[in-house]
Amino acid sequence: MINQGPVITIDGPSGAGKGTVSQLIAEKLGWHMLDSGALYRLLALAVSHHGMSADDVDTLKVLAEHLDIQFEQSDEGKVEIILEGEKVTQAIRTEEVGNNASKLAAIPEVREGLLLRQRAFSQQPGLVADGRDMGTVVFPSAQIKVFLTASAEERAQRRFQQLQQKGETVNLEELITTIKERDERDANRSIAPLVPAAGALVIDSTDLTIEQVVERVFAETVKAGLA
Ligand SMILES: Nc1ncnc2c1ncn2[C@@H]1O[C@H](COP(=O)(O)OP(=O)(O)OP(=O)(O)O)[C@@H](O)[C@H]1O
Ligand SMILES: Nc1ccn([C@@H]2O[C@H](COP(=O)(O)O)[C@@H](O)[C@H]2O)c(=O)n1
Repeated sequence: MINQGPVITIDGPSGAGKGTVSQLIAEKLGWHMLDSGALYRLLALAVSHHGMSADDVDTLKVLAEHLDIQFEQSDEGKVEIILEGEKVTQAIRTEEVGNNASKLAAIPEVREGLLLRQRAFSQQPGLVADGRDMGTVVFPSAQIKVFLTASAEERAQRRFQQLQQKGETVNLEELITTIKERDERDANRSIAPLVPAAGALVIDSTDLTIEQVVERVFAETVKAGLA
């Protein structure tokens, strides 16, 4: 069997800092990274581009399995995301696409369709995977599992600042409401609900800086002999 290398999973609710921390840990270790939420967002965007119905679950599964997605390294060292030939790096980051992704993510056929694509990211020298079910479903044998969380108010505040910096007009109260709705949907769906994996290191980042969270996760990789 091919040795695909070690995996660190970082799961948690929206805005907890999973993507930021995963990227920093992957850079420190020189490992690959999987932003699994981006796959759900890309599917949501494709569904809307094609005017598809979310009720047609068999077609959704086929689309999830075969969706034309590329992650390209730009000259500035950033990752550009290409969907069916179109650059959508920014377009998939809106709250609307996130909410649509969360609705599609509750459909079992969609999750089945994306499962093997996510596992294919596991390659040498290692993978840092972030999402909701990385440690519970996609990489149950991961060497290190982290569940990163923060209060809904703190996560909404972080998202508020992030969107403001991009020049978007946002309302903090609305953000708190949508974040709570998304948490509720992600945690209570019947398939792959958002829960800490057994044995996961739970980190509440409400009062921690990004650097403090990275330090804690990195300490685990040292303890596990991976760094
Ligand atoms: N500990 C922290 N303290 C302050 N700001 C943070 C912290 N962690 C992350 N952030 C900021 O919060 C915002 C959201 O972080 P990030 O996108 O990494 O979250 P996420 O969990 O990946 O969200 P999503 O699941 O919606 O993609 C970013 O602007 C990031 O810089
Ligand atoms: N492993 C995952 C990753 C994401 N989702 C769903 O997609 C939505 C968008 O994800 P972001 O991390 O980019 O915000 C999210 O709300 C989840 O519903 C998932 O189910 N499983």
